[in-house]
Amino acid sequence: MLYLVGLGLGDAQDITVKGLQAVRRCRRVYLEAYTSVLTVGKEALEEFYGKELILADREMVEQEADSLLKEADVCDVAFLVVGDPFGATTHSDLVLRAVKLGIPYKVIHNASIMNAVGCCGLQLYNFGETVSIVFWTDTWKPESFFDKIEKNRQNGMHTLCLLDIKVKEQSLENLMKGRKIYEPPRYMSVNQAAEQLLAIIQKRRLQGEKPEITENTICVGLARVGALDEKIASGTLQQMSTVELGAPLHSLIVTGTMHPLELEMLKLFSVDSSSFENNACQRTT
Ligand SMILES: C[S@@+](CC[C@H](N)C(=O)[O-])C[C@H]1O[C@@H](n2cnc3c(N)ncnc32)[C@H](O)[C@@H]1O
Repeated sequence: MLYLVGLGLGDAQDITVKGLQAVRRCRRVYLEAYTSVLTVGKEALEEFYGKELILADREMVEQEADSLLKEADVCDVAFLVVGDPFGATTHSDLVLRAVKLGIPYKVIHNASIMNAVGCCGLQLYNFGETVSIVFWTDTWKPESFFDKIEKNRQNGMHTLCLLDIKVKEQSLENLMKGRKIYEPPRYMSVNQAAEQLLAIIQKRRLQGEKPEITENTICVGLARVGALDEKIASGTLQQMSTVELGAPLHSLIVTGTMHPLELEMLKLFSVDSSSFENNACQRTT
């Protein structure tokens, strides 16, 4: 049996009872280590689960899935995913491969950032398409996420922006020697995401456009949701570029049209209550 087990969002103790029971009876337990992280590392998980974990990087999951699934038809193998196994980045490929090999599978769900963002008071029903904001480089500055946020906002919908995690091979030499040594990952902060959005707004104005999203659009920055030191801050997009949210992981929400109750909730987390004064876009239902 292949078990896909969600680990939740905070620390080792967020695994479900069902998930923990499955992990403890598995012969091999893989920890998916590239789409998300908890506030604790592999060792803390191993100690709490009482089980050794094998780190699974993107290459292993995407190109060496057969070795991961080896003998899963005669013994139990677990694949652990931070959040929910089907939250944001899905692991359907692995499931399809298992099914093709005649391996039965079970999913043990957990909280995902996709639903936990409701903690800021915005209604999950009022969200449009989720976007991923990627790190820009000197030569690569995609803007497609901005167009999706604009579209959501035109439709009155909020946008959950998931922020890039960059895992980079350390050096070409290591690569050539077949060694995989990783630099510490880079996690995009709410400040960096807001700066990229502000840069796009400026650029579009120079091109004669009038973007729907402006420096004054109300946004929410969320850090370490589900952890003991979770932090939420609401304010304008401009304020998000300097707000202090601390360690990763971060997510950003660009609001659409708000119900008075949503607005009331957001004010609980405001960096400066005057940011909300000119926000008249309210829904009534
Ligand atoms: C590709 S998604 C993976 C989602 C995960 N499978 C889940 O179900 O929650 C990873 C991104 O979600 C956001 N994220 C995940 N966990 C978070 C948390 N606890 N607090 C804030 N943002 C989080 C970050 O932007 C992060 O880069």
